[in-house]
Amino acid sequence: MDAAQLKQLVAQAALAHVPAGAILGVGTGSTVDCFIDALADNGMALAGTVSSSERSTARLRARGYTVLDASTVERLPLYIDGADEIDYDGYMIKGGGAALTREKIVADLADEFLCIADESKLVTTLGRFPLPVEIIPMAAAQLSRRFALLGGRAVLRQGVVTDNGCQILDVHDLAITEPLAFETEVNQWPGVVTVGVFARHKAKRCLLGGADGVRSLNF
Ligand SMILES: O=C[C@H](O)[C@H](O)[C@H](O)COP(=O)(O)O
Repeated sequence: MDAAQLKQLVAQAALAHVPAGAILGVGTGSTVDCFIDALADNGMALAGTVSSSERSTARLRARGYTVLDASTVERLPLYIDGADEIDYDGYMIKGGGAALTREKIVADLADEFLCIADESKLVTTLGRFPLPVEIIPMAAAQLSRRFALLGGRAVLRQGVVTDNGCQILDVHDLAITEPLAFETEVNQWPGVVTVGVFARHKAKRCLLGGADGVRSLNF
């Protein structure tokens, strides 16, 4: 099975976890695109959705789903999203699609985070995937120096402006052995909007697609 087929597989498996008639938190990315299509193709009715990006909003609306403003919703039973990496504790790196800030905001509204991914995303230690950090542009050089002190090599993602009008630094060569402490520390650096480590908003469960089908990891 190739990567596209694995995405279809986990997207399909996620349907069984969607509470009937709920307002659902919806993430961003190619796996979530498959999930949105699977929802619609299977005629799944929702009271509404809260979306984590302009990209997902457009796709949800095109498939007939109502997208609510996050500020009008107090809680969501479930948030479904992909990841760039996930470890055996449910901690993740996210933001490969530059949507990390809104993803963390919507995840924060939700009782549970369900991660959908293919098994290549499962890692022992976070950091092989360059860590996305959404930043205020004037802090780019300053923050790059801070990451260098941690052994990281920060590269400004060229030609990308986030949905929030900010920029992304991709930080290479990190080994994030303590995701909670790392997230807390980097979040405090002036100029950081959001760090792409999801430790405080980790997954409760992950549906992982592989050659043998979908396995469910609970954290
Ligand atoms: O900003 C993008 C998100 O964090 C995505 O959820 C992540 O990059 C995974 O995307 P994909 O499903 O395309 O691998």
